[in-house]
Amino acid sequence: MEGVDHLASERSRAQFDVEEMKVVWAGSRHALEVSDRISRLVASDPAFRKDNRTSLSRKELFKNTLRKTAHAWKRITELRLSEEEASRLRFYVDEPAFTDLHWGMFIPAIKGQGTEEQLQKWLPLAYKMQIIGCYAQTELGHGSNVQGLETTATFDPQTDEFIIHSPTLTSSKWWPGGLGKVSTHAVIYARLIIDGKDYGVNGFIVQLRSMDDHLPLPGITVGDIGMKFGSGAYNTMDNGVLRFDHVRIPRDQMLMRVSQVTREGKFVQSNVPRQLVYGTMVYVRQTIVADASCALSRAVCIATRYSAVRRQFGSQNGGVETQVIDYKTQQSRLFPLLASAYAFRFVGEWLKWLYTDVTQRLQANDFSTLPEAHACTAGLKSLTTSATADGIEECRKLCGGHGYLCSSGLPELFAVYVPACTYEGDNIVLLLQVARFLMKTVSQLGSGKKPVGTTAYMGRVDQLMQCHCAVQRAEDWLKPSVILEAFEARSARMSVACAQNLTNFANPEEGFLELSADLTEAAVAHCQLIVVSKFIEKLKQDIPGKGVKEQLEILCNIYALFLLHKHLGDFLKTGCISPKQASLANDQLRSLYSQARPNAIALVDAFDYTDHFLGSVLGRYDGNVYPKLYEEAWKDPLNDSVVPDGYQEYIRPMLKQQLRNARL
Ligand SMILES: CC/C=C\C/C=C\C/C=C\C/C=C\C/C=C\C/C=C\CCC(=O)SCCNC(=O)CCNC(=O)[C@H](O)C(C)(C)COP(=O)(O)OP(=O)(O)OC[C@H]1O[C@@H](n2cnc3c(N)ncnc32)[C@H](O)[C@@H]1OP(=O)(O)O
Ligand SMILES: Cc1cc2nc3c(=O)[nH]c(=O)nc-3n(C[C@H](O)[C@H](O)[C@H](O)COP(=O)(O)OP(=O)(O)OC[C@H]3O[C@@H](n4cnc5c(N)ncnc54)[C@H](O)[C@@H]3O)c2cc1C
Repeated sequence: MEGVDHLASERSRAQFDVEEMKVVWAGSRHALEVSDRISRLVASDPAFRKDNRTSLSRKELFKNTLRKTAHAWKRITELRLSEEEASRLRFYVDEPAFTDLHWGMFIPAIKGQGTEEQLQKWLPLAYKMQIIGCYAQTELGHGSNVQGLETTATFDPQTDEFIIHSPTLTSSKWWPGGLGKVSTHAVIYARLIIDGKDYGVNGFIVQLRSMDDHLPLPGITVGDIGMKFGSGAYNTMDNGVLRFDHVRIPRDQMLMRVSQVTREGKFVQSNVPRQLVYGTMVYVRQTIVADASCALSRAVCIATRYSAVRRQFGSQNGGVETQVIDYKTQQSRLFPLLASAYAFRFVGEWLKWLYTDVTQRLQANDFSTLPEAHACTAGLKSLTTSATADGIEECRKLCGGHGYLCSSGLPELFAVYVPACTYEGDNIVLLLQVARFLMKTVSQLGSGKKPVGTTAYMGRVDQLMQCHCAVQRAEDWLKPSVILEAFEARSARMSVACAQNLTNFANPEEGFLELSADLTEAAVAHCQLIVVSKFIEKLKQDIPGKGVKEQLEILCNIYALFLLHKHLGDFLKTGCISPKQASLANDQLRSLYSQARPNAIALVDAFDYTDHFLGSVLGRYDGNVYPKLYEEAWKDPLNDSVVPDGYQEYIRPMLKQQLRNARL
């Protein structure tokens, strides 16, 4: 039934103002207006059609992406879209492309690591897309270990140039998105060598392809690294391989904000910390956290709407069957993911603030908050991407068999999303960075140095090591102070236990390696505390709209108590709560699921996603799932003919053979 809203009765049950919740989700009324307008612009433009991606060959897929990016750029310039609008447009086009790396990493790398003159020279070209750039750091042999990169940039004082060279096979740049077939330029990371001395890894701008005919410049070998996980999915991206054979670039193409090489070949370290060479990664990790809430909310929107449409069992006297969303098991799998999507949204907002703050401080030569910014971006990137990748897969299962169909949108979403657990830092490697930061914090507690920011709670370590959870009734778990104390105590106790265990090793580095699994668990506990505490902080703000704050409180409590339930071992082992209190938390969680149930559809409507963006028959706004699912099946190229291609060659002879055998 076209035009009928099959989810209307669900929507009428909502106990809050959905339009106001949309504002909270978008971040502001202005952000909602921009997002809403641009998403509809993209959805109504046939050039941005994406429902045929999974049936295209790699070459068709890639060319299709080139066409879309060119069309997107045309619309951006024709409509004179602002930077914010243009970035929303790329987001809603929803197709990984070289432009992600151009805008997301190449430009930020120049901005963060270039001098004033370098910004003036390169940024106007990049902003007008007169050059297209990528971020070439990872090599065949080294990704996580950036200090282990092998590409060299040797200064030649005779010509005032650097000679960029790939000395080994393993030094080949490997993975950079946009490198394979498109980029004209790259920021590459290479070891700086002057007079035979190695000054470590630095960034350099290198032209790769001719601006006339796009052919690689002399000394450069470049290509695509091949098909990746999932049909369609990330294969729209030309992740590339790159080798240099003594390629010369002018000296002023070394990014020189952090360190400089003079005309005489003298290495000068400026007063900014060397770690700023890693600054682009901090920036991108922060954007990836914000993106996690988008990907998770998208999967949750599909699974929630479909769970309200889908009915199985429970029919009494020929009446309707039960909506699967009414099963407690479905709620206990789905609602924590819904709550996580909101939690990641708010922690992403906060992280953006933290990043802006640290950037302003760096400009004023205040480097004091850089270690915390690194730990927070690394840890939250790890936590949110792992939870989102798992969450998308859980949403697929929540949709039963139909979730496995590409028309559900979930397989492609998963395939595109899952590398987020690896790119921009492997999630375990990043947790180990957080653990280092925590161990440092604990070791300094005795020295009188007061921990600040997200580790401020460690300053109350004596109290947190001894406190007893005050919960006596299930409702006590609704108090933010109770939740916070339990999460702070768990995190502090896990970190302190690791720090104490480390003292058993004569060599601290050896101890760190031996205890690394425990250390990552302590890091997860700390990061979960950050997410919970930022959600609680958000609720202290003035949030207008009927029932909006109440719904967010329910979601915040679901998020926290779900984590407590999932990591019960930590809470019990560290003695933060008793088994009885754990069981009360579980009772409270069940009650919270019942409170969320009537609002579930409205809570996913608040994401304000168009059907085009969702790209899912199961997640349609109108809930008209079955006719569309049926219709979609017939569009498959296999159904172009009734009798399949190959029948004469393979099926018929086999059937005939069976017939002959039967007659014998
Ligand atoms: C594509 C569209 C579809 C979907 C995309 C979805 C979402 C994306 C949305 C938006 C993003 C926009 C654009 C991007 C698009 C897509 C992303 C695609 C690709 C991603 C590209 C990449 O992957 S680029 C390569 C990334 N590589 C890594 O992350 C490497 C990881 N390794 C490291 O970071 C480091 O080597 C290390 C930290 C693990 C170890 O370094 P090192 O050996 O030097 O470290 P130490 O441990 O000895 O540390 C020394 C001290 O330095 C401190 N430190 C380390 N790192 C930093 C940092 N970044 N900032 C500040 N300080 C740092 C460390 O703490 C130590 O300090 P001490 O005080 O203890 O000495
Ligand atoms: C889709 C995609 C896009 C990418 N885009 C880019 C790009 O544009 N530019 C770019 O430069 N790079 C890019 N990369 C590369 C990416 O950044 C690296 O793959 C990533 O940083 C992980 O490094 P690795 O591959 O060396 O993993 P490895 O470090 O080899 O990881 C292998 C395993 O070893 C474990 N491990 C490694 N070190 C440790 C340790 N110290 N302790 C414990 N365990 C450890 C890891 O947890 C993992 O399980 C991309 C990668 C992908 C998948």
